[in-house]
Amino acid sequence: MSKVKIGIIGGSGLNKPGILEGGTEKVVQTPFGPPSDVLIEGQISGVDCVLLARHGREHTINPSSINYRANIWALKDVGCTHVIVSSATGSLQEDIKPGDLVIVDSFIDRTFKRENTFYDGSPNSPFKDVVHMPMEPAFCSKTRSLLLETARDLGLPVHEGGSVVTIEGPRFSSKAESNVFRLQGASLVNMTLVPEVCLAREAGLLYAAVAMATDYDCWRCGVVNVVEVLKNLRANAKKVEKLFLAVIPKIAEQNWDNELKCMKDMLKYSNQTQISKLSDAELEVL
Ligand SMILES: CSC[C@H]1O[C@H](OP(=O)(O)O)[C@H](O)[C@@H]1O
Ligand SMILES: Nc1ncnc2[nH]cnc12
Repeated sequence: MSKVKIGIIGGSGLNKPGILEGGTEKVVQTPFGPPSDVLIEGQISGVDCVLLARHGREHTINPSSINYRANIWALKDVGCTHVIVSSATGSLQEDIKPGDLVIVDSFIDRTFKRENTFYDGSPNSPFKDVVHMPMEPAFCSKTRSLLLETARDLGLPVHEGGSVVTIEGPRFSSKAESNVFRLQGASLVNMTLVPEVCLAREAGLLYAAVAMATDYDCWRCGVVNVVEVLKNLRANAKKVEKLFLAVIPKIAEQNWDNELKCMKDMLKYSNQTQISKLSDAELEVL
């Protein structure tokens, strides 16, 4: 049974190095440049964990400028098997109230200026192959189930699933955009889930996200503003913290060998450069 190590990416307002016992800072370099900040390695209930502030510890990096590739690479490089993340989101549905948590199950990508793959063939990329990864299920189902069960046990207001539209930002959506996302059936809107979730898949990491609704996007509330978002986050951040503290020992009790093997296989079956070289007979037995 593989030992787990859990990466935690703290989003807006949810970046508390204090949740780790014996936290030590580690500077990591990656082939894609530096991650958003130092990694903080430590333990939660005896389980190895690594904390990374998505926007930097002083919140100085905007969503488009986050080096998502470096962040995910760094967590993989220090041996993480799992990544659990928090994200502040606008609600697109009446029944998802500010303060509620959603264990996200899919996404709609409305970003347009981000590096979204390790396999880009660029001179500094260690990967030259062309890879087309599946994104269903986009998030690790078993980790999601544990998050959901734990949130319910803790009595937190939680929704079992929902899809997030990730916009490029840094501006919020217009009312027309917000209404289009609702017509598309999306539950939430944020600025950071993509390409983080996609890169985690390429890196073979078991990734799950807890979205915290901080506002009803402008379709309902008229104007979204950062003051309201942050007030809400401060009032509700404890919920995500409690959830992460409680779920981590549960994750560590499970055997993840199957899930980790599935991730490796998924990469193997997605590498068109390598698959193209196979004969018909080899392809048949793949
Ligand atoms: C302060 S609202 C905009 C900001 O909040 C979210 O950040 P994160 O996902 O890191 O919690 C959202 O995606 C935007 O980046
Ligand atoms: N309404 C909203 N739109 C985009 N990102 C957000 N993060 C928090 N609220 C948001």
